[in-house]
Amino acid sequence: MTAETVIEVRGLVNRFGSQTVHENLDLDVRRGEIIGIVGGSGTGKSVLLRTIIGLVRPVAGEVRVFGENLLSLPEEKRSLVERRFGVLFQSGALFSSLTVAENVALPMVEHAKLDRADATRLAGVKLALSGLPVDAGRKSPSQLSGGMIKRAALARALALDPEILFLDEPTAGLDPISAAAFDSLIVTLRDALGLTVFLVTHDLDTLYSTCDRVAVLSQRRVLAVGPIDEVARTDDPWVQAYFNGPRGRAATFAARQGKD
Ligand SMILES: Nc1ncnc2c1ncn2[C@@H]1O[C@H](COP(=O)(O)OP(=O)(O)OP(=O)(O)O)[C@@H](O)[C@H]1O
Repeated sequence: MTAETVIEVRGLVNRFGSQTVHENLDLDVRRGEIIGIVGGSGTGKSVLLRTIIGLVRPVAGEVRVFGENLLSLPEEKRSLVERRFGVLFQSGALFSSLTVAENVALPMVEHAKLDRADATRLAGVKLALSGLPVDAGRKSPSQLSGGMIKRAALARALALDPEILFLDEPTAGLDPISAAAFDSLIVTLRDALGLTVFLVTHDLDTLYSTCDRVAVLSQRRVLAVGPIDEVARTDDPWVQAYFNGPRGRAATFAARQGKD
């Protein structure tokens, strides 16, 4: 039995001026998987994420999330689909004028129309789910460490109980121990909440420790997609340098040690 496809990208074309970022890109994401999106700098990983969530209108092609083309839906229907996914942007993007708990509560007040007291109580649950201590909610984002900000941003992405979680470079800027802790949190949350996770990353350790499948962006399309060991065998110079260079070998070794 094949798993349900929750994201379907077909013949995607994205251009900025004379620069073609994507040309006939196809990708399917299955319910419940953690899929890692990798590729050299500027290959369009973030643009792909932004196109899937409806922030970039492609030149051609089609993107369906839960079977719906977001850009062709009327506002109300689109918002209903948007509530079914959460996004953690690269910067974390918390409002500095709000406490951490208020940041997490905001989508619940704005989209789910909860009153502030209920939303703040629920925000505490989401913060705990994301592994933050109780008192973190009362702090301002500027009082948190980089790792804690990522967790707070994750709590906000989980605010509306999403089915899909989009993560753009979630471990960038974290020390290796915090990054590994964040990776295992993602897997735990996927298992506990049945999430589908679309993960853009450069971090080989993250790929090996979290992803069911990996999609490589190269030459303006998805060059290879599949389990990491299969993809790592693709006959392509970038893939070989990335997966089988010194860092790739170290990550493979670490992943094997972890499984023993
Ligand atoms: N709004 C925009 N206007 C013009 N060009 C853009 C825009 N957004 C992205 N680009 C260009 O599209 C290309 C792909 O960008 P993108 O951020 O998706 O790359 P990436 O693969 O995520 O890179 P990195 O790994 O460095 O984060 C880049 O050359 C970028 O400059």
